[in-house]
Amino acid sequence: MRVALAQLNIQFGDPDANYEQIEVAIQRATEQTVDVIVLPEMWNTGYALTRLNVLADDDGQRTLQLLSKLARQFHVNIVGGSVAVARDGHYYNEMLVVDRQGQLLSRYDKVHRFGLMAEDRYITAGETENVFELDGTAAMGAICYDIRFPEWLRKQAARGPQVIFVSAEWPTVRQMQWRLLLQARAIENQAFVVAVNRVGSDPDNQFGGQSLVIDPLGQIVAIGGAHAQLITAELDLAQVDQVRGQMPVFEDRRPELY
Ligand SMILES: O=C(O)CCC(=O)C(=O)O
Repeated sequence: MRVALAQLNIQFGDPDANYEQIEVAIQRATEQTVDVIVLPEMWNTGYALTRLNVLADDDGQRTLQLLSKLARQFHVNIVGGSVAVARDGHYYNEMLVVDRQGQLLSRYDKVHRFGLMAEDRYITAGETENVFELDGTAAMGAICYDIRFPEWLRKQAARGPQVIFVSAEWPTVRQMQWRLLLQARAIENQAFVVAVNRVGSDPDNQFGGQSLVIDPLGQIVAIGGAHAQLITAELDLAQVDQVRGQMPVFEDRRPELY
């Protein structure tokens, strides 16, 4: 599985500019042969949470239309990061995943709201898991702060995903934690982690990029810099079975005790 991580600078509170840059980034990514393109968190609005009433995507329709069109056109799977979505009078931080035919595979509302960035005041938390199949490979997705909750990722990883996709707006001040948490999630779940962070800044935070591809042993396969760029990597999925075969941690779990 060849993945492309679109590490971008998101324009604060400017959906039109962001939809345009996402389209360009996806087109550029497809100039190489890639199977999956992964986008960062809240890429349509950034954390302009106080203006979601005018900025959020109505039921995710604009996002879905764009991602489906591009997925079909370039015959590529897209893990659509997340966007601010308005639905039934609520706002969600939502990941949309589409396959090569442009079909919606999964819609996931971020479960853990990040209080330090006021999500608990503006965003409604999701309640459902995010496990899907890309070209026959089981995968799952998480959004930013979710990676601090290993039990949430583990619960889903126990259903078989070999790749964990993460979309984030992770501030530079906690960059080391970003890397260590993701390496731990890869090691404990014996899965590839493909994690995209944004770059640039908004009125409150700086974002340091360093998007990561990590193998099931926790080794870094690819890492981004602190500038906007496309990062590509090849995942050797056979490694997942190998690692799980050598050390069967999923079989050795004692869920009856915890
Ligand atoms: O957990 C963190 O340190 C960052 C989380 C975050 O920025 C987010 O969930 O948007």
